Amino acid sequence: MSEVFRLLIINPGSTSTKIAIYDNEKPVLEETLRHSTEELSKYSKIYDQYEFRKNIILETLNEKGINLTKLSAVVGRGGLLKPIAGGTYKVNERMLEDLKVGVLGEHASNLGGILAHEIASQLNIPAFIVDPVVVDEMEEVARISGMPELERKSIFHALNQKAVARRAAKELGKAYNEVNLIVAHLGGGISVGAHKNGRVIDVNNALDGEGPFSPERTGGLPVGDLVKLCFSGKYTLADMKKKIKGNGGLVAYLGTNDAREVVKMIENGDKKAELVYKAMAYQVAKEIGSLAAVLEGKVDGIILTGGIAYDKRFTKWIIDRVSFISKVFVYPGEDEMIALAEGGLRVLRGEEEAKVYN
Ligand SMILES: Nc1ncnc2c1ncn2[C@@H]1O[C@H](COP(=O)(O)OP(=O)(O)OP(=O)(O)O)[C@@H](O)[C@H]1O
Ligand SMILES: CCCC(=O)O
Repeated sequence: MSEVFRLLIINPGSTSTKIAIYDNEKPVLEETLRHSTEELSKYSKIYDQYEFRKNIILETLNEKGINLTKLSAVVGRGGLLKPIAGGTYKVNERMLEDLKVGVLGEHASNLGGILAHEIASQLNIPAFIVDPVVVDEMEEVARISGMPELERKSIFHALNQKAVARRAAKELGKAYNEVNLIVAHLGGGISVGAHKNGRVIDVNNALDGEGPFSPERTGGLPVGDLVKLCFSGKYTLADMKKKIKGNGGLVAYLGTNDAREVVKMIENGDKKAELVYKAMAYQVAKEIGSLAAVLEGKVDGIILTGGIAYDKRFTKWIIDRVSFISKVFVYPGEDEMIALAEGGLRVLRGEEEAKVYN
């Protein structure tokens, strides 16, 4: 019989920490620990939340009767590190430093590696992160923005995009590195990536004003008008950043980041809500079309995933525009917890070597 590895998975999000215990690929515990705005607003930096989240995780595991000494490894969602290739990375000192200072910025997933390390080091077992948001496999040509000072960056939902891409490849009867896919993650942020033979060769920076607008982010903007707004004297740098990320997209037009609320508005006859929501689908379809050109038309499948992919009306608007390109797979929600477990297992089983962050 093959060995059973028991893994603790930690996925910190902006309003929750998802934890799970896996025995190999089988989940034996899954919990979403929600954190209220009040609880989190006490901390000025993401790193300051570390002790608070660690205690809740350990208390929950204790309440559920989980014996930590039986764990083989702890796997966390990785954060805004320096750009790296996809895969599983062993948490090391350099990574911890970069996660603590937020070398590329603040993101809840910065806590993933830190929490995994803290718990694993007490138990003398390894800590890993898998496919962090900074996975960078972009081709050189995709990095050129048009302004030499501003290089395009790869920041996206790498973990879920790669997980669902592997799932679609399996459905197509092929390995991930044998197919070309376009993946659109439709969450609070939206990222659309071109996966060519297992590498994401182009993708919009989902955190910082590229690609389609999303429930709370603007995506790409008319740049001349944006510059005028920045110098209008009406806004500070912090105001403008918040307008782009947090208060952009559906929030700016309709006052909510919850697509389900928008669906209700539309059902109540709100024409503006319908136009804005349709525009978001239109922009996603347009991004998919541009990545079909990146893949020179050789597209084995298009995948729609993330929370908004639960909404059939929204996915239909996209499918109507892109189904001429390739078959469309709809995988609502996200596969992040199992993707983290699988990344850890590949290393523990010796199928893949853990990569080193430096
Ligand atoms: N059944 C549904 N119909 C329409 N929208 C939905 C449905 N379920 C969730 N959503 C929407 O999905 C969005 C959140 O998606 P998701 O949970 O993937 O995002 P997140 O994890 O908060 O952020 P991100 O995916 O960017 O990391 C919200 O706008 C939510 O309203
Ligand atoms: C860009 C990666 C994840 C997010 O939307 O916050």
